[in-house]
Amino acid sequence: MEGKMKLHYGDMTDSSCLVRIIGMVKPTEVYNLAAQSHVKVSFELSEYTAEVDGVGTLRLLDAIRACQLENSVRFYQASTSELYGKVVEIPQKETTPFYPRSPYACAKLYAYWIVTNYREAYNMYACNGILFNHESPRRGENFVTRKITRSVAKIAIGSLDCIQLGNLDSKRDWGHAKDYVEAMWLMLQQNVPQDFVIATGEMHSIREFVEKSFKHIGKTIIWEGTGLNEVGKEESTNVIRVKVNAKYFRPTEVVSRLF
Ligand SMILES: C[C@H]1O[C@H](OP(=O)(O)OP(=O)(O)OC[C@H]2O[C@@H](n3cnc4c(=O)[nH]c(N)nc43)[C@H](O)[C@@H]2O)[C@@H](O)[C@@H](O)C1=O
Repeated sequence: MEGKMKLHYGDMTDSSCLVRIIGMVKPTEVYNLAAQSHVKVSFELSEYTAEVDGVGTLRLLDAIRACQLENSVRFYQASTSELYGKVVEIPQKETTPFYPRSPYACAKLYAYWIVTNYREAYNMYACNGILFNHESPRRGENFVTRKITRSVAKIAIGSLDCIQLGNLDSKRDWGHAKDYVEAMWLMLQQNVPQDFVIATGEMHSIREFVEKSFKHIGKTIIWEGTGLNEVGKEESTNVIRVKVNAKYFRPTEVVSRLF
């Protein structure tokens, strides 16, 4: 890909630049992965998240229409398992009703429906991929998987003593981003546009993720205490390696995400 890729400056809050880029590139496939995608941050930047993740999706769809490409472009929308939030049905499927639990999920709910509406109103080939968590070494450092793995690596080389985390009992269905990107592409290669849920079907807690990561550097973690006073100690030395910090709790958390 290197050398064949052309990058353009763009911003989901700037309609005119979206129209200009779409008009210039004349794409055949558009993948809308643009977002303020951090759930906890969305409680602090709620209006910005709505602008970028919600109305930004509308701007991009309208840019395609403004360039009269709505009958040729195939459009992928990065919808999310966060839409299920406080789940109303187990397992969740394409027909499960949504119950968003954060400004991020509310913005994504608008995006989900505007994509569905443009598909029905203008006969666009537009799909929602409802993806559960997908991780890789490229994951941002303030998401829990990278935060834990980076911190454990630092502990292994002696440049950090202890990790501070939020809700240890929260569970997630983590898949690999590479597989999920292939699924995104496949969604745009079908005969008719459809929405799909993508997940591994397996959930694990943050606590398990911590234990496994420490095992990787040859350390066993033993849990002591409860709530904000809970700590994870290194079994062989009794050194505290994990602390709970309320700063990382969310005002509302998804309740369960059993798939
Ligand atoms: C599908 C969905 O996937 C992602 O959203 P997320 O699941 O919120 O991802 P995360 O890695 O920030 O949190 C996972 C869990 O881990 C808990 N947790 C504990 N302690 C810390 C902690 O210290 N930091 C963080 N970030 N989380 C923590 C936290 O409370 C939560 O229960 C985004 O891609 C999003 O865009 C998306 O659509």
